[in-house]
Amino acid sequence: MTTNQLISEIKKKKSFLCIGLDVDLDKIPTFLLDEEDPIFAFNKAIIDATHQYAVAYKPNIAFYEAYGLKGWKSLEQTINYLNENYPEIFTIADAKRGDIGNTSTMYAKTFLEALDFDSVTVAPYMGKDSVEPFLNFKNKHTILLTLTSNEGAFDFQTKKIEEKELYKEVLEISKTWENSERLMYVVGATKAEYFREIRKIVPNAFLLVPGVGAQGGNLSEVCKYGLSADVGLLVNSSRGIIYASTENDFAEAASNEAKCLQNEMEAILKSQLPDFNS
Ligand SMILES: O=c1ccn([C@@H]2O[C@H](COP(=O)(O)O)[C@@H](O)[C@H]2O)c(=O)[nH]1
Repeated sequence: MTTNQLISEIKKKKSFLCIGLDVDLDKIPTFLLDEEDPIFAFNKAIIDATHQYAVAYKPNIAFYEAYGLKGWKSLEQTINYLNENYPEIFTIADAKRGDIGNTSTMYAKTFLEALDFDSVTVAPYMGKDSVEPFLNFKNKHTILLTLTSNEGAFDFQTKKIEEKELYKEVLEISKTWENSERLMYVVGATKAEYFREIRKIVPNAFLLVPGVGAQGGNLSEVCKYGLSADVGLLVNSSRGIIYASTENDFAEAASNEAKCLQNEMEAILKSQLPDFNS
């Protein structure tokens, strides 16, 4: 998917909501466990109930790998379902990969070619040659971990190297790479006070923002400085939506939760970017 297609979808739905599909078999309604593929059955019900409010879905790969081959099959079923039924929706493999070049090429092929996600999250720690293989894929996106939502982000990411914080180096250096227009960046919603600085370096890039909901991040604080002229944000909530209820009404509860966030986003767009939807 191109960035312009993503922006059109945001415009159409008045939403920049990304829903995280982090499925834990211990948390889904027990009646689904009788299904042949309970993870896919859960995801399908969540997607069907929430797609009108969301522009992106983000399965975190750990939640699939944890179930071995069955988990990988559920992941494949989920991405195929999204691509076949909701091709206008942006998909993110939250895999946090990155390795020496030839290995990164294989990771890139796994998520962007074999599974056909629109994007994949990548750790920048190993540098340019570890990220480049992901950037070779046309109309696909590489989402670099920049300033993560967890407390441990302060261990390295905000530390100064020759006067500049590491997360700023990630932004500035990656901007110079070939095909850098295919880059997006992960910035945690719990780090709202950093968005102003981040937008000075990447005014137009898309930021994937996890951490609202269960981690306590605040949507309006993120949007205060996080919005770009074309919105430029994909705000993710996983547990807050998909486990809004763990009873039989789970899909309806997820839909209500997603609708609430979409309503909030619509109001923010109206007040902060009045020209965006006109
Ligand atoms: O900095 C980061 C990077 C990734 N994540 C992932 O996003 C979701 C958040 O889930 P919630 O249930 O909404 O807290 C999850 O998959 C994380 O691994 C992140 O939280 N922070």
